Amino acid sequence: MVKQTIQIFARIKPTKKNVAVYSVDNENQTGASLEFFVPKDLADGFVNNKRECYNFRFQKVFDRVAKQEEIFENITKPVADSVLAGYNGTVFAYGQTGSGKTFTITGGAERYSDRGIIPRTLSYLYERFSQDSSMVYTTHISYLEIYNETGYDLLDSRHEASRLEDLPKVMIMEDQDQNIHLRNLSLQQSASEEEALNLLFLGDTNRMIAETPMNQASTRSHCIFTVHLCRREPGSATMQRSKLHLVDLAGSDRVSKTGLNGQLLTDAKYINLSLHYLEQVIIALSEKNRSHIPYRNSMLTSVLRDSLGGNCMTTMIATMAVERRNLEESISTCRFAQRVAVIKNEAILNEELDPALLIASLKREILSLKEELAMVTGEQRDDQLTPEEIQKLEELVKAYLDDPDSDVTLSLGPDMRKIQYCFSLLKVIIWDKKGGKKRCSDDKATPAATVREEEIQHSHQSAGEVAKLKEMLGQRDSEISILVKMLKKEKKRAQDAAAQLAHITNSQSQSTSSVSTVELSQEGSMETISADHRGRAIQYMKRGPKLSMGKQEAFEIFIRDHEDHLTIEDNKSLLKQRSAEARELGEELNEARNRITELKKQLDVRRRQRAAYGVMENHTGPEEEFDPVEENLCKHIEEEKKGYKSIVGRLKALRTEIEHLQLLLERSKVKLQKDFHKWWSQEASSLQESESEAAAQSHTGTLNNTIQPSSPRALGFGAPALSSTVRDSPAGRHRNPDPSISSVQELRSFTPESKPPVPAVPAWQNKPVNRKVTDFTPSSEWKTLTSATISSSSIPLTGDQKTDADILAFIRARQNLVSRAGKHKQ
Ligand SMILES: Nc1ncnc2c1ncn2[C@@H]1O[C@H](COP(=O)(O)OP(=O)(O)OP(=O)(O)O)[C@@H](O)[C@H]1O
Repeated sequence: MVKQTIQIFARIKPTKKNVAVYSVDNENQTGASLEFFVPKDLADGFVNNKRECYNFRFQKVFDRVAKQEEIFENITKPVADSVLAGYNGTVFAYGQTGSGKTFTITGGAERYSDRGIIPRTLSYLYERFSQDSSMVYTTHISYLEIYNETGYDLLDSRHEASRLEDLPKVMIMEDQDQNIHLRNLSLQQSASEEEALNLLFLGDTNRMIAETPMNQASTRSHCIFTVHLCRREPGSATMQRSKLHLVDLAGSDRVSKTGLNGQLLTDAKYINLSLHYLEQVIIALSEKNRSHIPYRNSMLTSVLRDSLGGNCMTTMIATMAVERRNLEESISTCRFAQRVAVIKNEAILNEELDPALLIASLKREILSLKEELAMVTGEQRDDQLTPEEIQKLEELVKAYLDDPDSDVTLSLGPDMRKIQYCFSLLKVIIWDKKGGKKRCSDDKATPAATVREEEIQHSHQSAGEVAKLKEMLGQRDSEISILVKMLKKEKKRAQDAAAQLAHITNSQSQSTSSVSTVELSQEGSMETISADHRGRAIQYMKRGPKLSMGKQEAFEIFIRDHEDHLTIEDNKSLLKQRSAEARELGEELNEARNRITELKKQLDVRRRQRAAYGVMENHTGPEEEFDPVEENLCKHIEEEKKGYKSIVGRLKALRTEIEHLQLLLERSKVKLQKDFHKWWSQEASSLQESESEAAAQSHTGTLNNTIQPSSPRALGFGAPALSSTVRDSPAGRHRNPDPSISSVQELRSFTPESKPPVPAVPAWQNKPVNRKVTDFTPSSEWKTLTSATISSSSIPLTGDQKTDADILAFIRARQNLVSRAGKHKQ
């Protein structure tokens, strides 16, 4: 048993602006400290006691520059090691919304180096499995999401539902020993790192698909990714079972501060309620002599029961954003962490006996005891030997007779039936050797003799059957060759037809200049993604309605303007680059293999020559003499082998990176499609509104000059300059994680043709953006421009049902307008 308090670590999210005053000391022997300074004049309300300095102790504090690798090495690796040793482990991230919990646990969706704790842990675990051949490991994965006190299985194969609420609900069951069981939560076996990663991406994609603007579940739900590990020695009935929970909790922000209403408020209350119950459990655990711990109050605490004050090695990562406005929340996160640090867990080795193996070994023991008993009591067993047993006995007798060693024994165990059978078999063999006379005269044939006779008959029959089968085989061969020829012909016809079709499609797409998801999916190695689990994301892409011409063109505009566009392009080119590197390495590997084979051949020839020389010259032991050529060849082979191994290692790492990049691209595709549909419907409603306004203007004869620049960026689908603002909104969670990257992208994406930067409105507000022309300092030219563009845009101003072409024309007109407004402003 290992007694240990919950380990607490702090991680500070990179921030550039308005950083609060804080200091980190990791040099202290007894642990690290994090200190916040709150100047008195800034204490507007929450610092009533006028304290200026808040000091908190952690195992280690990871400041803004800390990399994902460092987090994994320091925090998760020790937990993963104890899970490998058979103990349960939990790593959970706690902190306010946007403080980097998901980034820490799952990782950034953009870059390979941003992989979070889950993918890195999976990599590590599977690497360790492959290094330890003395054990057999079996791994299962589950992925649970708790939203508004209800559990959902993110790996559920029926995950066709578009809303989280439509998914099957996970139920908590408790057995007599108060162990928690989760009904409806699937455990998916994963034999390799790749399979496990696919499950992670499947869960994340399902989570993303189930989100709606009103249901940004990712921010307001708790997610528990669990690796269930079983480890045993081959053949042993004892096995160790352990679990590793990797938990991304919902944002811990206070309701009063978030200023939410409606559904969001309900969600916030639930989150706060479950986090409140979590806190209650933690307080109860930290109090001595407290007999009742209120685990059952919420689903989260029920599921994490073992991790909190139970049989588990638990680690908490307190994530913080240190902008001045987040100071209060950061201090509250630290306070929570200090309470957690007091909790003691008692992790025990989870060893159990495999019932199936145990039953099998007990059965064997019973049989052997029965045989022993029969031997001792002289009782005859009345059951007959099975054909398998007879065959085995015959083999044993044959081996016994063939062995030239006179001391060899025939060990048959205490079974009298076997002993008798072997004696009769030996008798038959001796008679056979003597000429078989006696055997023929014997009426009562022994069991062995009967068997042999049957065998002879059987072999005659078999010869006939073999001849028949050979004949059939010949027939089938000729049938197969005819079918293969037909198949080749069909294949060729199909290829010709496909080529013709491609030709027609190409010429069509050139005339319409349509760019669609097809282009994305045709790109390079995107096609190579084949895993079943990713099928769902692909299904989602296909499920969407077929795009009309207008909509496809709009999609082109949308992709071009989307904030992820550059990242996707970067990842695509990186993928190409890595694939090319992998191909090169593959070639190098082949060359190295050929060189090794060649060297081995040379070595073989050399050894033969030396052996031959030894015989000719009558040398007694040529192999014992030192041969520099042979020595040199051996050295060479060793070097080549080393090189070969290192190429294999590099290839393996490249493969992981390539798979990760493919999954990132797959996810981006899903996100693009989803964002596009949202944007498109907002454009449609925008068009509706502007028509009503235009109608009103033409009625009153005035020009209001209202524009709605709801480009993808403006609607929160990509506003690089303002991504950090958007970040704080629930919809902002999938944006570019790094402010510095965002500004670089901004620079790159702003060409003279680009639209002027407009303030981003978070998509979750779900409203079109209304900006007056006055925001752009209007002039008479501007007014002419506006009216001209709108009137010349040939948008039908009546009718409720807008066609795709209408909406596209509207988008184009507005883009034109905004772009000219930008130039005018310059
Ligand atoms: N250490 C970091 N380095 C770079 N970017 C980060 C880091 N931490 C967080 N981010 C970025 O900050 C944004 C918010 O982070 P994240 O979504 O992980 O927050 P969260 O705490 O999980 O929020 P929520 O409570 O809404 O789930 C993301 O775009 C993420 O990429």
